[in-house]
Amino acid sequence: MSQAPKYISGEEVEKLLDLKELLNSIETALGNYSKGKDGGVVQPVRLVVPIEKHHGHLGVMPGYSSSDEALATKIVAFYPENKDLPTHQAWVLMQDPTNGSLNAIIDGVSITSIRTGIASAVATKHLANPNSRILALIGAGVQARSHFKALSLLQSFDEVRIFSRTRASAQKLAKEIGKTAKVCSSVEEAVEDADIITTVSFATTPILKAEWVKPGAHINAVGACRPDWRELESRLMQESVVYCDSRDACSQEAGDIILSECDVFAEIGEVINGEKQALWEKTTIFKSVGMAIEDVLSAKIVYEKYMHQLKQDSEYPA
Ligand SMILES: NC(=O)C1=CN([C@@H]2O[C@H](COP(=O)(O)OP(=O)(O)OC[C@H]3O[C@@H](n4cnc5c(N)ncnc54)[C@H](OP(=O)(O)O)[C@@H]3O)[C@@H](O)[C@H]2O)C=CC1
Ligand SMILES: O=C([O-])C1=[NH+]CCC1
Repeated sequence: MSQAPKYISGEEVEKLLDLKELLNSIETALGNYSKGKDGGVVQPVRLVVPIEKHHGHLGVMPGYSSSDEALATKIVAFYPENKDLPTHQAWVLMQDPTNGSLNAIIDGVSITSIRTGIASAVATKHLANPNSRILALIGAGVQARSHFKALSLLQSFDEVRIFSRTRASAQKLAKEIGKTAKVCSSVEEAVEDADIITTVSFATTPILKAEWVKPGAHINAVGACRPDWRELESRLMQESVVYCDSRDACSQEAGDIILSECDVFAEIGEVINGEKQALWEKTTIFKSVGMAIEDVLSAKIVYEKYMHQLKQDSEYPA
């Protein structure tokens, strides 16, 4: 008899996901993805339904990893104009790959936030100068927070510069980060001399210019996930070494790549697999649009820990 699916909340996800474990797991999955058929990852480019009337988008992201025996689908809606609700709404449906039954519905807002920062941390680990001291965050929302946490797994920063559209959002984040944080009045001020730049905004036209970026800096370009949206100007894309999460997805969704017509040097998975070089002495860009396999692996860790805890609670009731 099939069991009713569990519901796992965002609070539980935050408690159960160990960031270091997730970093290792996502690094392996990105490598497997770039091996093609041999890697055992099946992940089509997501289906996106524009909800034009309400300025939103709905994405459906299925993925399967045969080596992890993990199957899940994320449903994610992004509504940049949401004010009282997070701009992303999401759920991950976790299925049993052996028979297709539904095991759990997991909060996808927390998974999206955490796994995206961790994917950028994987890229940063390979592509940034190991002596990086100054981090610039452009945007001060959910992803700015998760990226600060994830990148802090790799190193501590002497200075964290923050710019956002609304100064109050940058100030709020700066308060949370503490004494290393500095609120900036422009993108240019935030990125001057920065070693690592992370763009996590909802900009739809370029906000980061090549002339402001220190040669040798590493950029995680995380926003602009539609073919006509951009955060980085064309010259910056063309003059840097560009890596991406998925060539297939970026060639359909990443305006920064499509509209600049820049070359993509490698998928980050190819670097992980040792097939392409990590040219960290040059200015590097990691362009991500988000991959289902990152959600699948996160959901698997959460689900297994959740079930382990349930079993323990039933065997040793308080
Ligand atoms: N690559 C990936 O895997 C993923 C990418 N994303 C993308 O990351 C981006 C950030 O997402 P998230 O943090 O959840 O969103 P939030 O809505 O939580 O935060 C967005 C932040 O960007 C700021 N912002 C908006 N427009 C501009 C602009 N033109 N210039 C500077 N700052 C701006 C907002 O400003 P303020 O509040 O100050 O007004 C806010 O601080 C989005 O583009 C999203 O689609 C999200 C998930 C996965
Ligand atoms: O991967 C993801 O979940 C998303 N990428 C951009 C918006 C949501």
